[in-house]
Amino acid sequence: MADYSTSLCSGADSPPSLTTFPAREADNDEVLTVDVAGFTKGHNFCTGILNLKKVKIEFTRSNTAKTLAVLLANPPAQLSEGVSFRRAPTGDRESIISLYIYTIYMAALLRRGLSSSTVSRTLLCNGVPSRQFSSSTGAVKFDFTDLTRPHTWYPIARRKKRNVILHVGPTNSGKTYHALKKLELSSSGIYCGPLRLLAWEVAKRLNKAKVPCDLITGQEKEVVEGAKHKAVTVEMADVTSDYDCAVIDEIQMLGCRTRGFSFTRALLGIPANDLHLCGDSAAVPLIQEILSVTGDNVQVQYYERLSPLVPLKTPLGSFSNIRTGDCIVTFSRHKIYKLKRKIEDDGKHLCSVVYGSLPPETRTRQATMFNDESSEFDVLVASDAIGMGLNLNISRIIFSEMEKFDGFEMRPLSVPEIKQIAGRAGRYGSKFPVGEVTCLDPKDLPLIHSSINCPSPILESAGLFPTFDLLYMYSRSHLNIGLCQILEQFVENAKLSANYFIANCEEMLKVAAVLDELPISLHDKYLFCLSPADMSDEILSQGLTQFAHTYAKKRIVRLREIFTPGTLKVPKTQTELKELESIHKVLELYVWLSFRLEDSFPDRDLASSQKSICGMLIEEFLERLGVQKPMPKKY
Ligand SMILES: Nc1ncnc2c1ncn2[C@@H]1O[C@H](COP(=O)(O)OP(=O)(O)OP(=O)(O)O)[C@@H](O)[C@H]1O
Repeated sequence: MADYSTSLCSGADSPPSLTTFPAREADNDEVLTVDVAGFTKGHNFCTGILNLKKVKIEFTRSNTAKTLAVLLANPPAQLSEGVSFRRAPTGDRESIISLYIYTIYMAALLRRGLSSSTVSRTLLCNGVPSRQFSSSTGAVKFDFTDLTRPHTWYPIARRKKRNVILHVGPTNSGKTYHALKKLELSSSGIYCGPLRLLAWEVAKRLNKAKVPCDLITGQEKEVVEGAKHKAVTVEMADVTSDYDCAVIDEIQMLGCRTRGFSFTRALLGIPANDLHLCGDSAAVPLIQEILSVTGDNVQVQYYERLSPLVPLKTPLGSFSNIRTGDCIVTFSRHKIYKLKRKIEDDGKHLCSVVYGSLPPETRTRQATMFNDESSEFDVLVASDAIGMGLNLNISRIIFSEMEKFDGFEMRPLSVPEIKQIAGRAGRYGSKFPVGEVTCLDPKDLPLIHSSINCPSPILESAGLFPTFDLLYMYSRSHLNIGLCQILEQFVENAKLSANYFIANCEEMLKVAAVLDELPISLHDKYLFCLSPADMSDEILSQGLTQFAHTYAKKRIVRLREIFTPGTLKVPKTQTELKELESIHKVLELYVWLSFRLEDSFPDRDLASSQKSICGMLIEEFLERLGVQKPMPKKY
């Protein structure tokens, strides 16, 4: 059975980061002259002068024979995490990436205390940096799989003594409200949330409060003139700019198997004076432990729920007991539509639906219809996609089942999941200030009661994942293996401290297996692997494969080659609906790629407009589904 629940990964949009080397600041300004001729096979660099914080590295003796118009359409002036170029280097993409990596690598060596001449000698000897280096003080090993000190990857944040304020408590306790107030009052700031819906909501809220705020997610970039604030999805968290204030929402997600590493990166890397973390108290000991080595000042503020949440003593009983404001929770799209039909068959209610694979805009509109008292859609049937990001006026949550397929296996809901979903009932200041929770099956009642009354289990560890530069350096010393094998070996050999686990990369491996067949650079493969592609969705997997093949062959991917605009129709069956949802995801993937490989995916506007049409057609299907039967008067 497929999982159509939130899948916390939906909408994941990681940018490739180029820096992860353990760093120690150089004591003095140093100038290092390096001969880079022969550094990367077949590529030469033009002379470039690089600024590495206090360390300057000067590249000389370049053979400019083939050098190179512009390598990246928009070469970043700021490399990331403290490394910047005085002027943008030029060359082809592979060269420039190599140069970046090389530069960071050298900065890392210098910061680790190797003298510049040692580094220089090493490079002249080897051309390509190898795993082991010797210095006058003895052998120095550089193990790229050593991830034991991730706090040192973010020198800009480490230069600050941040005030970290943990806002913790149950759902609906005002944690985010208080953190956002601080953000609103700050001179510059960033909000990082797990979902696009949350980033949208915060951007809207700040702009409305006359605090200009950009919106940046994997799939969109809305820049507001004069903005010093940003609302972003956590994968887009900026760890290179100073902020007065930053907020990371749902921080307990740093324990998520697949996306936790992006929360860890934001936690360790955002250089803000004040860093507000909102989430479950289960994350407090781990965060305190992780931040014990950063020099930050950490305080914890505990919150109580603003409105009561009452687990009921009896199950729902008959479906005729469904009433306005109810939300039935189930975990597959098939069951969602079955329950919707069953409730609507009684003729008393119409149901909005919310589940993870609906386009986010559609989810928002379904939620709005449900909240709107004048609408006839007064009951919600939803997956755990309601757990975050949507404002919902739910009076009672009714669990129809207590286990879900999580992409890997069928498993019981965890205590935090039950609490997160149940906590959606009874919103402070809403029409239903007291929330109730129950279920369909009487045998599930004890689990609901015990979960709501017990604290979430303490989080043991946070996610980490090697960024491109580490994988790249690893690949230089393991030639002739593809990204798939690099990932597998890296994950197997990674060294971690007890506070961290290595992220699950099953999905990435599936993508890498497709890409390893193709003549594209490691960097581009890595990029494709980070895209929001769910390879278990057949249409999406085909879309990704086709994009990658065309990109490898022609370097330019026109949307019309795989998709004919004007052919989208309102679905008539659930199978057609599912197909349309998948097409929406393919179009989202195109947009995602267009933000990263702009020249090669030039049809972003077309993809965006087709995406909106998909959303409208899906909504039309949902509306038609709801009005198939004449409605008796509401009561
Ligand atoms: N002091 C307050 N004044 C007015 N409204 C408030 C206040 N505190 C919270 N709220 C409102 O109560 C609702 C719940 O608050 P909030 O979203 O901050 O809770 P939370 O603890 O972050 O919940 P969750 O974990 O579910 O995100 C929001 O609609 C928020 O605007």
